[in-house]
Amino acid sequence: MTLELASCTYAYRRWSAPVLDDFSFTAPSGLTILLGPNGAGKSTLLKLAAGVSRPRRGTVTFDGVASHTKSYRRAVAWMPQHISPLPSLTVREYVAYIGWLKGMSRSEAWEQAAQALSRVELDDQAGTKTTRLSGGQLRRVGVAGALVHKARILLLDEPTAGMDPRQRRVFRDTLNSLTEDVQVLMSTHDVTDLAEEADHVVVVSAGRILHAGSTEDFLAHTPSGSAPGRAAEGAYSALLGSEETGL
Ligand SMILES: Nc1ncnc2c1ncn2[C@@H]1O[C@H](COP(=O)(O)OP(=O)(O)OP(=O)(O)O)[C@@H](O)[C@H]1O
Repeated sequence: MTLELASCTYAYRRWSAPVLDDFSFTAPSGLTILLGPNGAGKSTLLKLAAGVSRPRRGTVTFDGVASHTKSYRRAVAWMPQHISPLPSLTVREYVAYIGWLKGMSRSEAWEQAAQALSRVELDDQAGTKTTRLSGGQLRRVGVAGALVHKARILLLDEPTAGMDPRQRRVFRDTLNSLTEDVQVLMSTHDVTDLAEEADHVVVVSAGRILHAGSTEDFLAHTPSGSAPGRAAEGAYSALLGSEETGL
């Protein structure tokens, strides 16, 4: 089960400098945390991996299947950084709509939407219009949208941003409850409480991979004398050197 970006070049505008240039990346198994300062290219990487943006050059594949195909879309879930509420849709309709877009039948999408909402503790808001939700609730709708169609890889762009501490815990429990064959690649600025739970850590800076390896490898960069509980933060800062850490 391999999601692979091979020699991808991507720019937002025709004449602007590429954000990712000849960029190659293979998503590791398990849970991978994507770190990097603001503007490093994390969201761009996730959008290419999700197939919502197409590289100017290079290929994006999942087990050899190209990213513009229906089976790729079904296998790969994406939670964008910015979730836009849809005024006419309730929370359950919104999540079911994502399932339907991913190729589920209407009835299956409707059924699975209820289950996905219960996993993010939003069952009681199922009938609420998405425009009436708080920022943190909307993030949870985004997570439910990524869970609804039982994808084989979840690409989550800052899923915990704006979530309260209880909901961060629920989110971590949700990740832990995923079956072993589901891969997760998620960007975050929340280094401290997530790096220890990840199998792999990838650090991106200025469109380049600065570090990719096991969490253990990542934490080996922790400077001696780091305060207890700040090991991940220390490792991240050490890897970025004097650059802006974006923490
Ligand atoms: N829609 C856009 N149009 C033009 N440039 C963009 C657009 N989105 C991102 N960029 C640029 O692409 C680069 C990478 O942005 P990206 O959003 O991938 O970074 P990021 O690592 O996800 O940052 P953050 O941590 O702030 O979310 C930045 O220089 C940014 O200004």
